[in-house]
Formats: sequence, structure tokens, C-alpha cells
Amino acid sequence: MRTRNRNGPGLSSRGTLIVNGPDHVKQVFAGSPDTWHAGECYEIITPLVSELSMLVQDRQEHARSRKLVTPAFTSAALRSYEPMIGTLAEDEVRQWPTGRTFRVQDRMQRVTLEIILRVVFGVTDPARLTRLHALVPALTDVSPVVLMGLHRRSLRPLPPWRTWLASRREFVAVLRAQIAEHRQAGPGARSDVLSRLLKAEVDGDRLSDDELVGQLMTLVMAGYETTATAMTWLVHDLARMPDVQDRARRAASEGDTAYLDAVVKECMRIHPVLALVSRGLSEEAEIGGVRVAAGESVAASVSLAHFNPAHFPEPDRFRPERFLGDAPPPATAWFPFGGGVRRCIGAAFSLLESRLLLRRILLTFELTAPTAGPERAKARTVVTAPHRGGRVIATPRTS
Ligand code: HEM
Repeated sequence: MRTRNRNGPGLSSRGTLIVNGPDHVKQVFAGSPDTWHAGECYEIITPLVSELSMLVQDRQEHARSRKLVTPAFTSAALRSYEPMIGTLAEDEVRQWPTGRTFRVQDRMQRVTLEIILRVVFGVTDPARLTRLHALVPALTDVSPVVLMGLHRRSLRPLPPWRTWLASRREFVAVLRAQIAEHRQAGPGARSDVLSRLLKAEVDGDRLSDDELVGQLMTLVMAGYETTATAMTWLVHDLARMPDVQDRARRAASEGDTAYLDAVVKECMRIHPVLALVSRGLSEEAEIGGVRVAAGESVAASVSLAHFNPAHFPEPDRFRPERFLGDAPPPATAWFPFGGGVRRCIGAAFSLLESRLLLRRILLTFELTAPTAGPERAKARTVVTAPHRGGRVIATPRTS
């Protein structure tokens, strides 16, 4: 890999230019969606989300999907989901083991999946929930080799692929049944993301059932492990920082949501769960004096930008105060959710569930770490997670 300096671009041997300086990041996020394509960078996960998913689409197809899905993620929509997310957070935290070491990642995976199944898909049937809790991880916990093999027809009759494809067929059938039941219940019968997607209409255009299936698959694949991992890092970090934990607990009991949000954001700065945000170029471009050919890609490095001392003095220190006040870090310095027209559509949803979970955890437990040192970061499917599952000890609060 050829690099220039910490804030300058570098060109990898695979034809991906990695950038992290604010001007270059801005160029990536402001690039025309006609030539700077996010969808083609996710092509490998098409079997997980379907080719009708907004994640893998580009150009007009993406713009259309995005318009039709956005109404389900407005502030008003989020307010309507908040009570249900709050209840699910409470139910989860009540079940945490106490007084012994446990892996936070396992608990967070469970609750973030439960939130998507109930609040996004609107599933209430207990048998369907149980089945989906088995099916979704069976589809997502897949090695890159199996994922790549799914693109080759000749491999599909063989065991790992045949089993995976059978799970996928079942998952799609469950989603179709869920959509049919929602349609039958009629508009206004429920307050969940799927109900809003069914109602969404732009100039007479609506999502078909196939498209609904694709967008629902996308929301679960993009939304559950990412948030679970961000929350795992947060609990892991707080267990090792009693002062920050006490300050955050005070915020939780005083209803100071701004401070809790700042704690979540600061943890996402230090531990971004996705390290790179990529765009594939369909036309040649120049960025920071480097020419990138059509067919190559540019990736904004979240990890590098988040440690730039120009925006984050003493970048290794956990300081939520960076996100309070009148001058929060610019969108070209802090971008765990990407940026521009492709910025994560579930960012506010994720921040809301994180805040509600954090509040409930802090009010219920004192967190301590079983070992002095932090866990190192390790790749876990597409995310970067604590290598031992973020182990902590939760002790019920007495006061
Ligand atoms: C900590 C949690 C999360 C992180 C770190 C995260 C991060 C990201 C990133 C980096 C992108 C690509 C943005 C770009 O290319 O500029 C993205 C896209 C996306 N995310 Fe998230 N995400 C999270 C949670 C969620 C949740 C909860 C949902 C849905 C419920 C969601 C749904 C999506 C979708 C649908 C896209 C594709 C958007 C598009 O292509 O227009 N994400 N996310």
C-alpha cells in the first residue's frame, strides 16, 4: 500500500484509495451518485439482502428506494417506536446475569434482533419470533468463503450453500406471511416500520411485495449486529471507566439525554464498528492529487478520521463532552454512519435504541470489568467487535 501522510490519501494495491482528511472525505460523500456508487461495493452481500435492497442499488433505483423507505425513519416515526423499544430494553436488562462474568455481545445481539423483529417487522406471534431468532443468525453468521460461493451456481447444491439457501427460502416465506398479515390488518392498525413502508407513496409509486421483502432483509442485516456491537463496546468501556460510568448514571437518572447520546457517540468514535465507507467509481476522478481510474474505488477511513487530533484533541481519551455544546465535530470528522445521500438510514433509530438501552443498564447495574486490560478489536463478520465478546460483571444497584 502506498500512503502519503496521516491526513493524505494512499493507494492500495487492490485499486482502493483510502482517504481520511476532511476535504477528501467531503469529496467522497458529496460525489455524484451517478458516478460514485456505494451499492456496487456491497455486491458480495446481495444474497443476504436481495438485489432489490437499497444497500446494493445505485443511481435512480437507489434514489427511488430511499425515498420510499425514508418516511419510516423520520423523527415523528421514531417517536412512535420509542415506547416499544423502551419496553424491550427494560425486559432485556432485567434478564442479565448478575455477580458473574458474561459476554455482553450475546445479550446485545439478542435484544437488537428482538427490537428489529418487533419494531421493524412488527412480529408479535411468539412461534414466529422464536423461528426468526434462529433463522437470522443462521443467515448472517456466514464466512466470507460461503458468501462468495453463493454467487456461483455450481456450488449451490453442496452442503454449506444448500443449507444456507434453505434458511433463506424460509426467511423470505416468513417475511411474505408477515407482509400479507399487515396488509390484511389495514392501514393504521399497527405502529411499526413495516406498516409505514406499506403506506409509503411517492407520486403514486409504492413498494411491491418483492421490494418490501428486500428492504426488510436489508434493515435486519444492516441494523442488528452493528448496533449490538456498538453497544457491546460501550458497556465494555464503561465497566473500565468508573468515573465516566458515574457521570453517565447521573445523566440517566436526571433524564439528561444529551449527555447519554454524547457517551454513545464518543464510544462510536473510539470503536467504529465499520472501519471503511466505500464508493466505486464509474468515471475517473482525482482526489488529493491522486488519479483514481474508472472501476476502482475510494474508501473513507472511519478509524483514521476519528483519531485526527485536529478535531479530537487527545484522541485516545474517552470524553463525551466533545459532542456537547455548540460546535460538535463536523460530518467529515465523525462519520460512523457514513455520509451524503447514502448515510445510514437507521442512524437515528440506532442512536435511540442505544440511548434507551444505556439508560436502563446504568439505572439497574454497576458495571465492573473482570480483567484490567481492555479486549482487543477483532473482525466479526463485517463488524469490528471486542475479541472476547465484551465480558463484564453486572452488580445490581442498591441505592
Ligand atoms: C451502530 C449501528 C450502525 C452503524 C455503525 C451503521 C453504519 C452504516 C454505514 C457506515 C452505512 C453505509 C453509509 C454510506 O455508505 O455512506 C450504513 C448504511 C445503511 N444502514 Fe446502517 N448502521 C447502523 C445501524 C443501522 C440500523 C439500526 C439500521 C436499520 C434499522 C440500518 C440500516 C441501514 C441501511 C438500510 C443502509 C443503506 C443506506 C443506503 O444505501 O441508502 N443501519 N449503515
